[in-house]
Amino acid sequence: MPDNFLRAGQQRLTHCAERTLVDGKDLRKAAELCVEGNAMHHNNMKRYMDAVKLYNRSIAHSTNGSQQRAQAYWQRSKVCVKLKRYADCLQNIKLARASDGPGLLRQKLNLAEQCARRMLLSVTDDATPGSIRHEAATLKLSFPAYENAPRVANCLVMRRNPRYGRYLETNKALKVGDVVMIDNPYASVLEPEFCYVRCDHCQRPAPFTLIPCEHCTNAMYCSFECLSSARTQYHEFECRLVHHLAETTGDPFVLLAWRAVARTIGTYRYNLRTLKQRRNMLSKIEVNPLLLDWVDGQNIAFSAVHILASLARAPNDPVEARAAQLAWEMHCHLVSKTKLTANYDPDSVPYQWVGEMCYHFLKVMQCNARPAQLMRRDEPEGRYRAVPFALRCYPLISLLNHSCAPNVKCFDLRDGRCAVVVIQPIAAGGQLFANYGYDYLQTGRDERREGLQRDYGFSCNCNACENNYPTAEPFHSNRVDTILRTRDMPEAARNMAKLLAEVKEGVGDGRVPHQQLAELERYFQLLYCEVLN
Ligand SMILES: C[S@@+](CC[C@H](N)C(=O)[O-])C[C@H]1O[C@@H](n2cnc3c(N)ncnc32)[C@H](O)[C@@H]1O
Repeated sequence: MPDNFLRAGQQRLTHCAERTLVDGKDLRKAAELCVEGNAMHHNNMKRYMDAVKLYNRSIAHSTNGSQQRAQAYWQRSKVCVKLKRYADCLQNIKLARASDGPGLLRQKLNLAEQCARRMLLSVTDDATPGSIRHEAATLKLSFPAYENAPRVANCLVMRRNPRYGRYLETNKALKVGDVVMIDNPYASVLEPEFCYVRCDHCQRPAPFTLIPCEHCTNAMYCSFECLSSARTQYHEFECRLVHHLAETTGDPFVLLAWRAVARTIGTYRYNLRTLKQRRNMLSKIEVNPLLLDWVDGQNIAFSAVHILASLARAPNDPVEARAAQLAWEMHCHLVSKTKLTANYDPDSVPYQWVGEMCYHFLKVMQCNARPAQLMRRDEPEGRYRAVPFALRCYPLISLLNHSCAPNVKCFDLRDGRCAVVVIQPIAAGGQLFANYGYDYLQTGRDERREGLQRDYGFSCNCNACENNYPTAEPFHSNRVDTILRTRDMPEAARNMAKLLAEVKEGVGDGRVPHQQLAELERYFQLLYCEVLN
């Protein structure tokens, strides 16, 4: 951290803060986006999802109670009718009415409401899109959890050694399919492509019913409940700056770090003194996140995240310099444009420390962020591929080290949590290894090692690297496709159990090679993401 970081003058502070005021509602833009949406919606195009995204952007750019907003909701309700989403249509009509002060749309809305109500009564459950999809089975840990940490199976213990730093080990033999951890993210940001499709707080897909933050054009929510939780937990500290950072850096790590800082300040309700005291009590060496009181403890997630690993780089490294500059911008915004401003005192140590905290979180996120992925089916090949929709930082999952041939896999659940599932048997006393995006099946050893050194600062010596496992083509199985097509929970679970039994037998007698284990991994991913949750 440059020495002069906290000593910059008031002039620079003002300059920084002014530059951040670039996001705001814009009724002209809202109207333009709505017209673009209409073009997509038109019978010649029928690109309904593109139309909905444009209407959502129009809603986000409009002001509360404006005619532009009423129009965009009204248009979105029409797309819902085309897609036979009558309940969503009624929701949009209600929202449009609330914004249609002069009543310009009153008649149209009344008529549309009557129609949508009639259609809703006439359709059977199975004809409503989404209704045949079974609700998520509640995924459970395969072992009793720690009493103080219900997210973690009590067979996991944290250890530490010079090679790996902290790591997770099991004291019981684990079999393929065991669920050993289900963690909640500390911070999570959507990829730009998903901002107008998913809720910015719970991150579930809700393109037909999103409502906007009233102060910025970036955040939309699936409900007033999510909007208000996001606002109090972190959004009031990041609102508007998110847009600025997205525009100027385009770096999702920065947005994630910013959200982590915002959440931390939100958690401590602006009390920087208490926050700094808490931080001073934390020691990487002494704190074991598995032994913290996650049930009744106060602000435990902050304690666990604050002590996560970060990458040491040379002070003159460009990445380091950029982090310091960004941290400074964050600092300026926080102390001059948020609720912290009222008590701002440039000589107060806790206030000076805000920038240092921003810098620290930037570095932690570089080392611990992981993408949340969904499976998308590419037509016409009908192949599934993983698409990242968010970047997240988990307090406990971040304790997992990397292997290019991992034995656990992290599955993103629809409710925003992430489950750690065993994908290769692990003997008692064995370490759990996840994959940081450098898998031996897809990437050669030199490239993997170079990438891991650059991104995470270590040289990989996992089994796949030591023995130079060959890369391999993904193995395709019709059975995976069949299971996905059924979208039937009980049947999917039965088929999954059958397949697991076969693979286990094959691993036991040596018939199943690495490639098939990898296929099982993909199978799990598809099953959990697409069918079971
Ligand atoms: C997400 S953290 C994992 C937990 C970390 N060991 C800790 O003490 O907090 C990532 C960091 O762990 C270390 N690490 C992860 N996998 C490793 C491996 N296979 N070999 C050596 N170090 C590893 C690296 O320092 C890396 O930057």
